[in-house]
This record gives sequence, C-alpha cells and structure tokens, in this order.
Amino acid sequence: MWWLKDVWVIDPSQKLSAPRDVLVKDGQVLEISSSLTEEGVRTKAQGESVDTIDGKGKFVFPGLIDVHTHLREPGQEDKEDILSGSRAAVRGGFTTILAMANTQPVIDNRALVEFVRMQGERAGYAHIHPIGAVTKGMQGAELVEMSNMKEGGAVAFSDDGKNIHNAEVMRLALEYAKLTGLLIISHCEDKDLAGDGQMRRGVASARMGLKGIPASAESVIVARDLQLAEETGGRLHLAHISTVESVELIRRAKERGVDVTAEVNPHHLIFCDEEMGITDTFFKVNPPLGSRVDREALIEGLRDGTLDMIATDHAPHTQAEKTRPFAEAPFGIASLETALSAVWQHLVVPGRISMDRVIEAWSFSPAQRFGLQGGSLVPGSPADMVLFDPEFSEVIEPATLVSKARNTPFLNKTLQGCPVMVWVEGRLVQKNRTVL
Ligand SMILES: NC(=O)N[C@@H](CC(=O)O)C(=O)O
Ligand SMILES: [Zn+2]
Ligand SMILES: [Zn+2]
Repeated sequence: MWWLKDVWVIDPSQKLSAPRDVLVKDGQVLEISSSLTEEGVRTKAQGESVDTIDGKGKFVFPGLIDVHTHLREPGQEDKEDILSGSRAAVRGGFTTILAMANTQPVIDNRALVEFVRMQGERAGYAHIHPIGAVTKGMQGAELVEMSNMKEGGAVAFSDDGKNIHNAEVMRLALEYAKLTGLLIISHCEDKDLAGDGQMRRGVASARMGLKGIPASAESVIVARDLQLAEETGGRLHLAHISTVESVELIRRAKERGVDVTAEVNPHHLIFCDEEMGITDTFFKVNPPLGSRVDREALIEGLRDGTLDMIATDHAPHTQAEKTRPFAEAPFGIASLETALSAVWQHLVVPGRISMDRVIEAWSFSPAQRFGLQGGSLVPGSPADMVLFDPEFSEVIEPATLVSKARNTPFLNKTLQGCPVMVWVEGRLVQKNRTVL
C-alpha cells in the first residue's frame, strides 16, 4: 500500500485542489483524506506493508492522457516503437496514450488495431489505445470498416499526418462514425495552400528565405469540418490547433452547439515563428509554429475552454533525418518526456495558466471526451497517478531520454518541474526520472 502524506492533490473530476493524504491499495485509490493517523492507515493496510512518501511541496494528480502520439510501430521502428514510446510516456507523466494510425502499414483494419493494442499490453507501461485510420491506406478515398475496428480496440479514427482532402469523404466519415459513437480526429491542412511550405508564412519566413504556409491552410479546413460536423451531427475532434482564426471559428461553433472538441500542442503554446533560426529543424513541425498573436489566442482559448485539451503530437524522427537542411527535414517534435515540464516552466510558473486547468485539459477532459479509463482520483478508480516535484530540475540530455528520438527544442536545456513518481494501476513504473 502507498501512503502519500501532505501532498497537494489536483483532481478536477472532484473539483479538488488542496493538500491531502492519498492512500493507494490493490491498484486503486483507496482514500483521499486530511485526517489519517499512523494507526488508522495500518488498520486499512490489513497486514500489507505501507510505503510512505512525504508529499510536502509536491503535487499529485491523475496520470496524463495524451490523445495524440506517434509511436511509429509498425514500420518505422528506427524512429520509435511501442515499447520505447510507452516508456517515454511514463517518464513524462502519461499513463494513457493514443497512438496515431500513420504507421507503415497504416492502421486501417482490425488485425492491425489488435496488433498495436497487444504490443501496448506487452510493453506494460502506459495504457496504449490505437487510433484507426479513417480511409484505407490514408488515401482519402475509401472508408475503413469502423465498427470492426472499434471491436478490435480502436478508440477514434484519424488520417492524421494528412488532411482528408475530399469533403464528401469527410462528411461520410462523420456520418458513419456516429454508428460507432467514436470521434473523427481531423488534421486540418489544405494541401494546396500549404504547398511545399516549411514554416508559417510571415515576416519570419521571409527573413529566413523559407517557403511559407499561410494560416488559412489550417482555418479553411477547420471551417469546413465544423460545418460538416454541424450538418451531420457527427462527433469531431480537431488536432493541433495553431491559429487565432481557428480558435475563433471553434468558439463560435461551440456557441451554436456543434459537437466538437479541440486540442493544442505545448510547442504552439510556448514558441512562435520569430524564435526560429534556419538551423533549427527541431522547431520544424506541422502545423508550423505561428505568430505571437496566435500564441496568445491559443493560451486564451485553453483558458476559456474553447480548446478543450492539451496533447503532445509526439512525432519522433531520427537524428539523420532531422539534421538535414531545413527544407529536407521531416515535420515533427518529440515531446512525451519534456511536454509537462515545459508547460509547467513556460506557462504555469509565469502565471499564464493554472496547473488545475493543465491537469483538467490533459487528463480529465481527454478521458471524458474519448470515453477512457483514468482522469480521476475518486476512490475506487485505478491508481494511474503522478507525483510532480516543482523543485526537481533536469538537463534534457540525449543519454537520459528513453524515447528513441532526440528531436526536441529542449535538447541540452534545463527544465525545472518534473514528474518524479508515476503509477499505472498502482504499480510504480517511474521513480526519480528512471523508468522501472
Ligand atoms: N506533427 C508533425 O509535424 N508530424 C506528424 C504528423 C502530424 O501530426 O500531422 C508525424 O507523423 O510526424
Ligand atoms: Zn497532424
Ligand atoms: Zn500528429
């Protein structure tokens, strides 16, 4: 049994943010209380040994749930695989992650869904749930067999990595997904507007002499998909929202009652295009980093709930690929191990957003919207749980990362504020930044 003493508990599911004691037994949260005694705890332990942790100055919260990660298995295991990705997850404070379908082959049938799920179970760290593709081979034409894939364990559908270009295919996808009750996750990017752009079009792209991607490449598809969701009554989730125009469109759609949620990635909340240099391929990501104005709008959108969730869009790539010239390097930032610390240091500490809202957006809301276990420490729930130490600092070094990827803008930088203990169903899987 675990006894976390005098720890600051953040549990948005119970609207709780206060110092308490937490008891964990048999893989579950047994009790959250402010009046535990040695003797009382020993009685509750029923003969089991008690591991006591001094939680003073630390936070405990439900394990983060990341609805957007790329684990690259099957097919690109040099970038990441399900085992390395799930180890990276628990190192970063995530106890559940959703794996995108843009692997090789694409996860577009039940057998492949079951393969990903099984590999996740075999790895035995974070809970791994497969996201199935929307169209066969992510070719944007023929819909997958959604019900079948749901039976195999798919928890949502997405062609992420690619936009669904054909609006009628997107409309049908929203219509058919209703029968499964699952979400369609949209990667909003008009491929003609994006062209072969490398970063957001603006003053910074002009200065760097790189081809730009206009903000409209995202927002025109956001507008399209919101209208299609409204028309069909389908359930829509928008991935990696990055522009002020998109935030405004989502805000208005929600006012009309459209069944939509949206996520924002830490890198879009923290960085902007002006901060990039021509050698910084680690900042090269899709959608590209926006302007300062976008960044402010995203923070405001997250605060007021227009943006429901934070998600990493962990996109691992090899060093060989990421050290190519800017225009040849692939898009993507690997972030499972740094995301929570980065959000803490760059947004919570300066007072831009509260830790309570961060945990709600990264744990409770994903569980609710995707219908997943977790996101709550209500007694009886599985002890998927994180102990976070605001004083613990770490230099992000290649040798200490357990992900196969090193494509992070935080490489060789110090991040302060880290998850220092992580439990999955009451089993300790990470301690003092070491995955057990
Ligand atoms: N975000 C990225 O820059 N890259 C993602 C694809 C995606 O999320 O669209 C990848 O798979 O590498
Ligand atoms: Zn995407
Ligand atoms: Zn993605």
